[in-house]
Amino acid sequence: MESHIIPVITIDGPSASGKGTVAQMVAQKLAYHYLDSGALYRLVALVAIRSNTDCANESDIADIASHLNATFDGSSILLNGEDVSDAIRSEQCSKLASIIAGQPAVRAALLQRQCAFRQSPGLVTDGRDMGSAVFPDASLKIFLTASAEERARRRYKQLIEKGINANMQSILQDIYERDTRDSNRDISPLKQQVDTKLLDTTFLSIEEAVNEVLRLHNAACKN
Ligand SMILES: Nc1ncnc2c1ncn2[C@@H]1O[C@H](COP(=O)(O)OP(=O)(O)O)[C@@H](O)[C@H]1O
Ligand SMILES: Nc1ccn([C@H]2C[C@H](O)[C@@H](COP(=O)(O)OP(=O)(O)O)O2)c(=O)n1
Repeated sequence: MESHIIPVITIDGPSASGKGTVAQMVAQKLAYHYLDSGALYRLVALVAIRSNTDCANESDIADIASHLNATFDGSSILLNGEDVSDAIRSEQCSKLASIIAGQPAVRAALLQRQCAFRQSPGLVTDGRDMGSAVFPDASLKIFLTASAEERARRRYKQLIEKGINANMQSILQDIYERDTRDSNRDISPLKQQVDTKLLDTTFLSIEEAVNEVLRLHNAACKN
């Protein structure tokens, strides 16, 4: 199948809105591939931290992005063969990922890698600019959100369940800071586009959110 006719469902939105959870479940239901684009920015951040690279040096960070040796293996994310699925979720990585994501050379270096996930029979992807920049011809574009307080509660519960120490106040602070940084940068800011359907999950269960995406997908397929 030619790449541009392979269906893509994009799920963009702010931190801890449930993008990854919903996108993975929708992908599973449809037997589509899944791309966690945020993980790529997090991997670049992790390599920068480990190699003591100055995050203000855009060309060095872009170089890391171009040479990432990353593999997505089910729910595990491998960097040079090492499972870094939890390491990339640290507060330090989250913050740095959001900072380096504002660098145009870094976004350019990750673009082709993301496009390559568009494989038959289809792709579900989540991030900030999936519908606006990476897959502008997607068959369905969703803007998934929830109130900042609900997102902080979800992130807190998620971290505690993983046995990671967490503080509600600092999570809420991080969410406000990243929302502001991700939405106000010059390149590919997080923003609901006119061709995107808003899905506010503040009062929805995961199952209800997944079913709504599937309903919208079925409706889009009929058009
Ligand atoms: N609609 C929902 N209701 C309750 N919890 C949710 C909902 N959607 C996601 N979650 C939970 O919130 C946490 C953050 O979700 P995640 O998918 O990691 O968000 P994101 O990818 O947007 O950062 C997860 O523990 C997930 O199970
Ligand atoms: N398509 C994307 C995905 C993530 N980013 C940046 C902005 C985010 O703050 C970081 C981390 O993204 P990620 O989706 O993993 O973060 P959350 O799970 O939503 O907390 O990367 C981006 O700029 N563009």
